[in-house]
Amino acid sequence: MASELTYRGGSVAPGSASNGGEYSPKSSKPLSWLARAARYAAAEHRPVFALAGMLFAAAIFTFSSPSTLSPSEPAASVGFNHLAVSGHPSFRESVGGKVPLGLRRRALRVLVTGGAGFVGSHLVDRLLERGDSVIVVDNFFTGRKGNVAHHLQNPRFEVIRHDVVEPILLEVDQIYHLACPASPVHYKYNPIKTIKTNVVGTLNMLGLAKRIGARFLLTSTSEVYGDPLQHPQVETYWGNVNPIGVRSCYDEGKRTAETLTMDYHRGANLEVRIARIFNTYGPRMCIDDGRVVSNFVAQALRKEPLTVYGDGKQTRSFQYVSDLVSHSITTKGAFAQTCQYQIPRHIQFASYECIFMIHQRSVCQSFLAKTCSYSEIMLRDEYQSRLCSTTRFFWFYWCHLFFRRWKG
Ligand SMILES: O=c1ccn([C@@H]2O[C@H](COP(=O)(O)OP(=O)(O)O[C@H]3OC[C@@H](O)[C@H](O)[C@H]3O)[C@@H](O)[C@H]2O)c(=O)[nH]1
Repeated sequence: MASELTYRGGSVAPGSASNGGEYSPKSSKPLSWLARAARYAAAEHRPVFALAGMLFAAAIFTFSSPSTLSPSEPAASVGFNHLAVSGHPSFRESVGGKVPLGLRRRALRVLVTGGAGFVGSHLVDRLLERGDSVIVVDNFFTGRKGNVAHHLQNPRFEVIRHDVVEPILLEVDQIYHLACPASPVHYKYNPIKTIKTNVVGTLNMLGLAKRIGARFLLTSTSEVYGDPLQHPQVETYWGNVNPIGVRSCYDEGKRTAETLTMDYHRGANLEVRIARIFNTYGPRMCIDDGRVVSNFVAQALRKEPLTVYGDGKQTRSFQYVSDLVSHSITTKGAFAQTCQYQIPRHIQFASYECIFMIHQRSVCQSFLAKTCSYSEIMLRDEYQSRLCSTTRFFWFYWCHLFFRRWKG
């Protein structure tokens, strides 16, 4: 009896059917169970049902994942100045590269320098929204705690008061390096500190990225083109920059930061991105930011005349902050900036008045009634940003013509 219970069918058992003895449920052929399993699986259209089930599950996972895009792919270049440079192939996997069908994207640990600032805080919102963990490093020169206060209870969020001019050691997968005052008023306030932040700060962050094998993104500026002789500027244009002017601490600082970034890419095989951000506006921009949009809105609120510097012939490409950040990380996993061709550069001086008019159209009733705060204006302005670029173009252009005619 004991021998019957322990018999596993490998060898010929005493008294088995093949041996001419009693019937045994175990087959005497070693792999006969495989044939039986195959017959069972093939019967009654089972493979078709199994395949359909797999496809259904894969579809559900794919569409329910917040982002299945590869952060290592270059950003969609929708007419913007974004230099995407792939690094060593091994980095691609290490920072959450291609996502197999049906699997959720691995949550990343991301360092955002300048993350309490105007653009940085919007980027932090989006990174947390997509499930990443974020560490903000900010010296709060132009950044404000209030910009990230709504995340303080989030366990995936941390903020460190630190100046990037001093080295720091953190373990992350990606570094978004935004730390630097961006408004001309702020960066001219202490030019030596500005260039130091751009050069030494970027060097420190690149060193960190190299040490921990993180992907690095430098937020550069349209100012690297200086007073451009080419409109619109393509990425390959080298610019026309004054090395000794009052804006050089920023222009040349960012140019050096770009050089360092590319040298780390070529010399240390670091995976890097460079985004040349144009004139961006939107919620959380300080009212005393000093840039033209906030200045005009502030003056409009105070019912003061708008101050136009110089001859007013300057042109700029304006970009709404959520457009910048959406394209930056949700399209193809890197910063993108789309303004340059969306709002054409050839709209001259009148565009300033047009900006005012756009605000006037949407919010001026509240301005006049004094019921509208500056942040409300910017929030309502979000509505404007949803207008498609073509509409915006015609709207700007119409304003331009209107003003020309009105002024005689
Ligand atoms: O009150 C104002 C402010 C500015 N301006 C003019 O408006 C134009 C735009 O000036 P802004 O101060 O908004 O800033 P800029 O476009 O020169 O640079 C800005 O955009 C690009 C970013 O990368 C830079 O970081 C940012 O400083 C300039 O020609 C300036 O002279 C006014 O006419 N009136």
